[in-house]
Amino acid sequence: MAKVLMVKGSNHYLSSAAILSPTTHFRTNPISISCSRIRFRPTTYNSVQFRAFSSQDSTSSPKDEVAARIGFLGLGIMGSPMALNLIQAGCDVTVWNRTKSKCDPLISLGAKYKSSPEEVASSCDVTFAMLADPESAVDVACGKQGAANGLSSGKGYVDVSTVDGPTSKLISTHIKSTGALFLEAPVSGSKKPAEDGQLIFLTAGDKSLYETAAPLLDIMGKSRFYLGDVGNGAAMKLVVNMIMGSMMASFSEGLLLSEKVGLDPSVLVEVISQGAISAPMYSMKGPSMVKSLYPTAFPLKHQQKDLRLALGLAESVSQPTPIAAATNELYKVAKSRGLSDDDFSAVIEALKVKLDQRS
Ligand SMILES: NC(=O)C1=CN([C@@H]2O[C@H](COP(=O)(O)OP(=O)(O)OC[C@H]3O[C@@H](n4cnc5c(N)ncnc54)[C@H](OP(=O)(O)O)[C@@H]3O)[C@@H](O)[C@H]2O)C=CC1
Ligand SMILES: O=CCCC(=O)O
Repeated sequence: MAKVLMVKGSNHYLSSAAILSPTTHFRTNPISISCSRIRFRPTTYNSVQFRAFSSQDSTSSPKDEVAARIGFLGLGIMGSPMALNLIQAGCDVTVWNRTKSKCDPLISLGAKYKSSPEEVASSCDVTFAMLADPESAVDVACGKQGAANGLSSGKGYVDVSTVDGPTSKLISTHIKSTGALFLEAPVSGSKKPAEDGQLIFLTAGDKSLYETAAPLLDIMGKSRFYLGDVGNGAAMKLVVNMIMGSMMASFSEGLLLSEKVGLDPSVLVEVISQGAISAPMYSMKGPSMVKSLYPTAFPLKHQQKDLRLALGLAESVSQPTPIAAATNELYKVAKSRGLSDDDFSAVIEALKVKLDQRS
């Protein structure tokens, strides 16, 4: 099944997105082009050994074309649907995951499999990584049998994990020492936007890789921002998630307070949805939170990781963030109560006074 790329009416992929600001690209004006038409071919300039172009591109020469080979490392809640969208768009995708069984559904849908990040990177033009945290992102990129061992000039590595700037810079330095290009591209949007190809990419790093990878980002996402130097994408992502974590904690307090004073928290959700503080997150998570249900879209342990990293970012520039600091403590309490793998909305449980704690 070919996935429709949403691009501005142009035959050339690299100029295909609507440029609404110098750095923001949205998908608009749908035209139907499948990923199987994306090809990479060697170019003559030094910094980029390949570029993406449409088979409708009049300058393309079929004899020079090589089908783009895309690697995907890390098939958790986010990585699996992102890789699936690439496969369903007709891309030639090779996958790896620490727990091999998570590769099997994608292999059955046509993905190739390699047994290490190094092998994936060495057999692909562009390799994406969607790992849990800074430690796993570094290990998969730079460790023994890490992707860097399989990279070389002419290849690209796109890290879409949520990590801090220093980690991203470390990975970038390691990747670029191989001659390959590096792009950090953390995403805003959760499990459902990942499934629907509606993610928002916050990218920074090698601009030429950003341009080359743009058709692939457009399969997985609805918009992309290019933010300049490595670290800026990570910082933007951490600021967004710092705000999100605090919003969820405040929402949780409101739900519990409303109930304690005899109001129906479901009505609070409805009232909020109609006013100035309405947010899709409240409407989506509120009804299940009222029922004490937390089906995991964004694991609570990752939200706490992002708060911790955001606090480090704030510390690095001496910016006071007292609300985020208090919020982080609340998520730590939730983790200590065994809620790490629940959705981050389970943070509300950390605010519930247990009977045996009442005086
Ligand atoms: N879920 C969400 O809504 C969103 C998450 N993010 C970010 O995306 C990233 C992935 O999130 P998500 O998919 O939800 O997380 P998951 O916990 O579902 O997946 C984590 C992935 O990292 C792998 N991994 C963990 N530790 C290691 C390690 N030491 N070595 C190799 N691989 C490892 C896991 O492998 P294995 O399967 O073997 O455990 C798995 O593939 C995180 O950085 C998160 O903050 C960003 C936006 C939204
Ligand atoms: O990092 C997770 C973000 C989740 C979201 O944007 O909904």
